Amino acid sequence: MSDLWRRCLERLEGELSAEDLHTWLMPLQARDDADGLQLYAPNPYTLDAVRDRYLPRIEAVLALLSGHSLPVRLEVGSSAAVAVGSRPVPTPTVAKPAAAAEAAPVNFHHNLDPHYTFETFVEGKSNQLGKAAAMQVAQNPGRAYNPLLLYGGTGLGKTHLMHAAGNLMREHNPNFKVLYLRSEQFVGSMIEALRTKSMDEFKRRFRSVDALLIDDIQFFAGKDTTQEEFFHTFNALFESKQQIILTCDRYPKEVDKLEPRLKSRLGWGLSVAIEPPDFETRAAILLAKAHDKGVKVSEDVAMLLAKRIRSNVRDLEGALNTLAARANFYGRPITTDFAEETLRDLLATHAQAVTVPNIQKIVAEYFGVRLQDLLSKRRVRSLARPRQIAMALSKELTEHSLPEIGEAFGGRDHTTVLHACRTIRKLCETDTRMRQDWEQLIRTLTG
Ligand SMILES: Nc1ncnc2c1ncn2[C@@H]1O[C@H](COP(=O)(O)OP(=O)(O)OP(=O)(O)O)[C@@H](O)[C@H]1O
Repeated sequence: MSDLWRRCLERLEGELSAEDLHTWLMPLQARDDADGLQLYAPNPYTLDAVRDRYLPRIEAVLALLSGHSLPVRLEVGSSAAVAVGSRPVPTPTVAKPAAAAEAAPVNFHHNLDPHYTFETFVEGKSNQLGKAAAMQVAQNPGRAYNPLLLYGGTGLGKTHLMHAAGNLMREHNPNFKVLYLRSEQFVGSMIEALRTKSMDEFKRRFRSVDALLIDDIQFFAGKDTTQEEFFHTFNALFESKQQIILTCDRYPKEVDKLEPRLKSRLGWGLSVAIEPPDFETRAAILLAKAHDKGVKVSEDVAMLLAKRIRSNVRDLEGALNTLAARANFYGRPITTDFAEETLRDLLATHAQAVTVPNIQKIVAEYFGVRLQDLLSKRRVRSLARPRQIAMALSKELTEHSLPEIGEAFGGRDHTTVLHACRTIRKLCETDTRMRQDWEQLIRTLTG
């Protein structure tokens, strides 16, 4: 590393949070020469963030350290590529995390699901960021974001993305040692190692991989010895730039009984939320899954299922499997009538929870307002916004028409409901807080 850059980082250490430093500045590689300092970012996201948030500060510190102003150039690539005389490479290569390789068992069997790839993953607004981050990590393990943490509700594709990253790492480098485990398996292995007094072997096994993927780390909650051991494993991997990818069913800071120091480590890399897919993405996923399974499903059927099953992708896939099996058994084509008839009970269960009164009740509770106020004519902002959200949710989650929804909200005109839907949709696009509220409410209502 350039000495100047190292000193610059040391200086910034006192000014920036550890999280910011580890996420944005540590992954940069630096090279200084007579023309100034060249910084290489592992990917365009990092480059943008560094340029927008930290560049002026970096320039100021460099001026301070070198005694004169020093031009800083930023680009995506790696200083290694420059050192051997070529241009910086925008598409990163899979680096081989050094220390680990020698200690690895000779016959390493990876345990990734080959079907979970980026190609079979349907992208939508809800998972775009997660997919991009997983791809970055796969293309540049140990350097892009470490750890990468994907969090969100059940059945939304976190495991799929994790395997996809592992598969891509191995596609780039077949010798890359990727170990995938559910967190219970980590706990089980550790208990077994303690029982058989083979903790050294346990430590070696986990520390000798190039990438460690652990699913559903919320199960570590309350398991102190496991957390302790995982903490050390984490540190060892992190130090030698081996990639760590984790998933959790919620934002880890919200997991009770997870040690604060572990939570803080998890924040060093990048945490990305995987949200429930919207209607279009649900329909696209269904069509893609049907295609993969060789099942003929029309767009009408896909839209019917996508409209009615909102909980998660796993449920959607379950419905498709049931439909395919029945159609095969009866030798009938999958029409919308056939789907309605076959999945009547299942669709009814999904429809049941989401009624307008239910939406009104949940929204009132969520915003801490009284139900009768929500339905009243009062126009104060503290009531108007929750009311608009409840109306928009009613349109989104039920089959009721605008006039019917207006009627259910104290006899309002259908244009008021339409206005509410448009306002909320726009706000969701521009206001993060609003989008979080909206998605949280959908999760509560459909989960
Ligand atoms: N965007 C997507 N495109 C294609 N398939 C998807 C997508 N999202 C989810 N799936 C599929 O849905 C199923 C459930 O996904 P997955 O197991 O990855 O969920 P998860 O978020 O890890 O859930 P859990 O927390 O319960 O483990 C898988 O078969 C996966 O392939």
